[in-house]
Amino acid sequence: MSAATSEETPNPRSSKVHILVFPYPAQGHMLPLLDLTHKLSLRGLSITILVTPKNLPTLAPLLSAHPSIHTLILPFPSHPKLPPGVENVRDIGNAGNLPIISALGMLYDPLLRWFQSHPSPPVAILSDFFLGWTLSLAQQLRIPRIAFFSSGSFLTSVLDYCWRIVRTVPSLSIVHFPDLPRSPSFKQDHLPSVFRLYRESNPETEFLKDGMLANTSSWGCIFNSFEDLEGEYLDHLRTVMGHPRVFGVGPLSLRGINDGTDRDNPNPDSDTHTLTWLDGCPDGSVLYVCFGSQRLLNKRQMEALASGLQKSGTRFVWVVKAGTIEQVADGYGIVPDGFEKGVAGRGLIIKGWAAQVKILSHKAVGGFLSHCGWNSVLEAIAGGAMILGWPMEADQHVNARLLVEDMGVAVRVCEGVDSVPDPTELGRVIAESMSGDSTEKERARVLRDKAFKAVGDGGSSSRDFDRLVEALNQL
Ligand SMILES: O=c1ccn([C@@H]2O[C@H](COP(=O)(O)OP(=O)(O)O[C@H]3O[C@H](CO)[C@@H](O)[C@H](O)[C@H]3O)[C@@H](O)[C@H]2O)c(=O)[nH]1
Repeated sequence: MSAATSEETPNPRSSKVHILVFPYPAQGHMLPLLDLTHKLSLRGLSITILVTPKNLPTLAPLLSAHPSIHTLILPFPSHPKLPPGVENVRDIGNAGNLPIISALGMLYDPLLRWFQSHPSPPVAILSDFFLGWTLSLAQQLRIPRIAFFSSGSFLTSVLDYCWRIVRTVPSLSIVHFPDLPRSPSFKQDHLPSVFRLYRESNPETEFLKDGMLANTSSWGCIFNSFEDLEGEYLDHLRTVMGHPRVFGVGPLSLRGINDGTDRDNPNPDSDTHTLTWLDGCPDGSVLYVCFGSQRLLNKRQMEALASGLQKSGTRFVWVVKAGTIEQVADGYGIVPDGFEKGVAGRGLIIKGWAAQVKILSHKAVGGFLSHCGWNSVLEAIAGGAMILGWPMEADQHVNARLLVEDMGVAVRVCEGVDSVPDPTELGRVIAESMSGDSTEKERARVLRDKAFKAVGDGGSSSRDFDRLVEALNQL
């Protein structure tokens, strides 16, 4: 396996601290880490970023803004469960996570050799929390490893506890977390999907478990989160880890490199059209509907959602992901016939990729029907949009609990990956949530102000980011 580097090396005589950034290849994981990399580069760190060849285009905005960032391109290791050419979860769906995690683990030796032959190698590894094995590599190299979490610190607290009692959890229908702030409990099937993959003695899930446990044993943890949203869980993790190197630096989309239009979007004209359409809508009147970068709704869900939107009488922008030929043949992601015509002028359908960050920060958008993926949550908060939650899988049930029960900034409209909402009830809740004022809407506005304060001068995220940069500069 041979490596390609963009330039041979950062100047060995340079006094800048050199770090390796290693993102996990899924849009929801990569985009916030690229935003963080942008911010670290602005603070003068020397950065090498590791990707496999097919993920290189996602780096385009970052590399054009920071020509000094180096790339390390390693071939994607083959895996029997991954079709050739698959290098990103986007290409295969969530079922691809486990084999992709395992396959990337095979980069241990090539990466070790790269470090050993580098004249001025990185002094730390900053890697996604799905790449926990990089802690062992960092230990072998005697350098710190920092875990980057594209999910929240509440999720991490839940997940860390689950992994520690991994043998007990599967037998419980309700799992209690007595040591966590607010002592939450979750139904077994609402636990994070990555944990529910675990099967004792299966080498791939044992590898996953070890990697996950390695996260909180790492030198530090960075969260796309902020004190006013998750302060108690950030503190909890500081206690679990036994040191203060837990940094809440979000929302990273605020002043991030990926402002929505630059994100690897094959269809920028559709962004312009959407934003112009929004310009003509009254403030707070539009519901934005999108279920992240991967999730496709099945035929019955598409019909129920279309009918709910129709009945709600509300203005909306609905992003529908493109499916594979097989998925489309099964009715996944198909907008019912005649729907677009029936809602012309009131509703817009975007097929493929939308400028989500820009849309959510547009003043016409007042609500967001979302699966509660963590990036969507943070982007909605930054836009001051109230969330109508439909958590499905992964960390989304945990996130929904934080938003609905703890923070009171969202309502739940449906739950479950295969659930089909009742269209009449959905239409009613959308209409009710989008018209007039509600406590949730008011709280969402207050939380947006707190998010801006967090990343502003002297705010909690700025302070944590300064602490992080200072600590890195001392390595
Ligand atoms: O048309 C689109 C669709 C998505 N996005 C962006 O893509 C990201 C999507 O991330 P997220 O909302 O977190 O959803 P997923 O893509 O589903 O992310 C996965 O990864 C997240 C981070 O770990 C988890 O929180 C989710 O549950 C998991 O499904 C966000 O930044 C969006 O702004 C766009 O810009 N345009």
